[in-house]
Amino acid sequence: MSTAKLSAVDVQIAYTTRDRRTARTTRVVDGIDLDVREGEFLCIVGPSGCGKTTFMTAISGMLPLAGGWFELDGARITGPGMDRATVFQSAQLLPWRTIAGNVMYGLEVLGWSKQRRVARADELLELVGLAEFAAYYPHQLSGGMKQRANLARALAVDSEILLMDEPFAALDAQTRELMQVELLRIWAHQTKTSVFVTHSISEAVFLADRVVVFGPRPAKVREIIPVDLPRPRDLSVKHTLEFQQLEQRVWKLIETGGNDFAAAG
Ligand SMILES: Nc1ncnc2c1ncn2[C@@H]1O[C@H](COP(=O)(O)OP(=O)(O)OP(=O)(O)O)[C@@H](O)[C@H]1O
Repeated sequence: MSTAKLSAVDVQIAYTTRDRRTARTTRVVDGIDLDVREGEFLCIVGPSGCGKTTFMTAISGMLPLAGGWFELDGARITGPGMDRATVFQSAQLLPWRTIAGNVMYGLEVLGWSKQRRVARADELLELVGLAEFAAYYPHQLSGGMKQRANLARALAVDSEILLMDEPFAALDAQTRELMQVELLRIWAHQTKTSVFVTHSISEAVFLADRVVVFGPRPAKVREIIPVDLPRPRDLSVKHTLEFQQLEQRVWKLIETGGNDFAAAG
C-alpha cells in the first residue's frame, strides 16, 4: 500500500462570481499536495465551507483548476471519466429506472452485453444486501437503501477510484452507523482506493486508513493522521481509548484551524 494511485500536485481552485459590473474571484483550494495510496481508504475532514466538495468535484474532472494538477495512475486528469466513480450525499439514481436498471446503467454506457450486465448487477445487489429489491424503483426504497443502491451503481463499473462526498449525511444517526459498518464490509470485499469526505470525525476515524484534515478556506492540508486501528472494524471500536484519542486529535486540529466546523456523529 505504498504507491500513489491518485496524486494532487499543488492543486489550486478558485470560483469567479460576476454581476453586471464586477467579477470577484475567490480562492477555495490553495496549493494542495496529497497522495492517495493504492487500495487506501482516505477520509477528508475540515471546517464547513473550507473547500472539500470543491476538491472532490475537481478530482471528478468537473471543475477547471486555477493551478496544479491531479494524476491518476501517473496520468493527468483532464476531464470527467469512468475511471472515477462518485457517490454523493443525495443518491444519484434515475427515478424511472429500477434499482437493477440503475446499477446496469454505467455498464450500458460501457457497452457490456445484457447477459454480463445482469450478472454484474445481481452480484453487486447481493453484495450491498439489496438482491430482493432489484425490481423496485428508487422512490420505493428508504434513504439507507437508496445509498446502498447508489454504492452498487458506483461499484458496478469497477472504476480505479471511488469518490464519496458525505454519502451518509442525509441518514438518521442509527442508519448512518449501520451504513458505516456496511461500507467497510463491502470495501473489504472489493478493496478499492477510496476518498471519502465527511463532517463526522467519528465516521472518518472509523472508516479511514488516514484522515486528512483541511484548514479553513482556502483549503490546505493541515495534517494527515494515520489510523492504525485493526481491521475488520465493528462499532465497538468507537468505545476504545485509541479511537477516542484519535477523535480528540482531529477535533483539536479543527478547533484551532477554523471556527465553524459542524459536528455530526
Ligand atoms: N459554484 C460555486 N460558485 C461560487 N462559489 C462556490 C461555488 N461552490 C462553492 N462555492 C464556495 O466555495 C467555498 C467552498 O465550498 P465547498 O462546498 O467546496 O466547501 P465544503 O468544505 O465542502 O463545505 P461543507 O463542509 O459545508 O459541505 C464556499 O465558500 C462556497 O460558498
